[in-house]
Amino acid sequence: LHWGYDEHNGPAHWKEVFPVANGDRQSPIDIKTEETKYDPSLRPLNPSYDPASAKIILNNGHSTSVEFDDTVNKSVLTGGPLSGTYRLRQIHFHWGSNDEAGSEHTVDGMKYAAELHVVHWNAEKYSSFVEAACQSDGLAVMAVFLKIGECNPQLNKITDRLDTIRIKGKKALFTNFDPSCLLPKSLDYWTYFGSLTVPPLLESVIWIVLREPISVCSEQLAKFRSLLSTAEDEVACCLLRNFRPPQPLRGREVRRN
Ligand SMILES: NS(=O)(=O)c1ccc(Cc2ccc([N+](=O)[O-])cc2)cc1
Ligand SMILES: [Zn+2]
Repeated sequence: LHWGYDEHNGPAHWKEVFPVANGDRQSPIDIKTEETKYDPSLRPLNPSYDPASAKIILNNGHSTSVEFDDTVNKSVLTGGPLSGTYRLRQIHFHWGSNDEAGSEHTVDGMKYAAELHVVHWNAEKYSSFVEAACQSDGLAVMAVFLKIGECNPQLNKITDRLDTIRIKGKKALFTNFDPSCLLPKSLDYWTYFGSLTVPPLLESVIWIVLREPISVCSEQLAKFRSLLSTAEDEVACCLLRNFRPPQPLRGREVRRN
């Protein structure tokens, strides 16, 4: 089975190859706002990114990502629920086949049109991203909801390049980009302990979900959907959707600042 988002290889099948799919700290989750708990010990988020860290934009067949130079502490996230410094690794998106669904996390059952993930790893404690991805405090992912509405000029920096990486495996130079331009005004957040939302679904992510969405318009989403999940030598298939539905909370607490 090569995992994907179709009927035959989608989220319902992932447990056949990755049994942790039924684990007790899986992501995403539905955030029931009334059940979140205010935690006065939570500090403000402090993203500090250097635009020179951006390197390439990539279509890996499951999403499109911008990859950053994470060999030094140039672009980092500190504060919030985090102890120590987490180094920026990549950003990527999740979307649906129509504007009514696409986010991975939901809020009181409400789905947004898409979701941005800003992925960081604990470079203070671990010596590589892959090592960190196997540790319970190894990764920190900041999630930003994309709400359907006005076109987002900052997002055009990414959507205008997607036609050059339509085929799975394609990459292109992409530098001088600070992902802070995709963050909302408020950095208020919910936080909980979870997992990668794609295989291998490792339970190593401290999730930081921003409460304020950014905007996206239908034309911009259509460009994400025109990416191919197939490589050059395969029958072309569009990556129409790539979100995992919410998973059981299993008694976890969701805190807010
Ligand atoms: N959607 S998400 O949970 O934010 C997410 C974050 C990072 C990644 C990339 C990735 C992270 C780790 C591994 N690994 O250890 O095998 C493979 C791929 C994949 C997915
Ligand atoms: Zn993701």
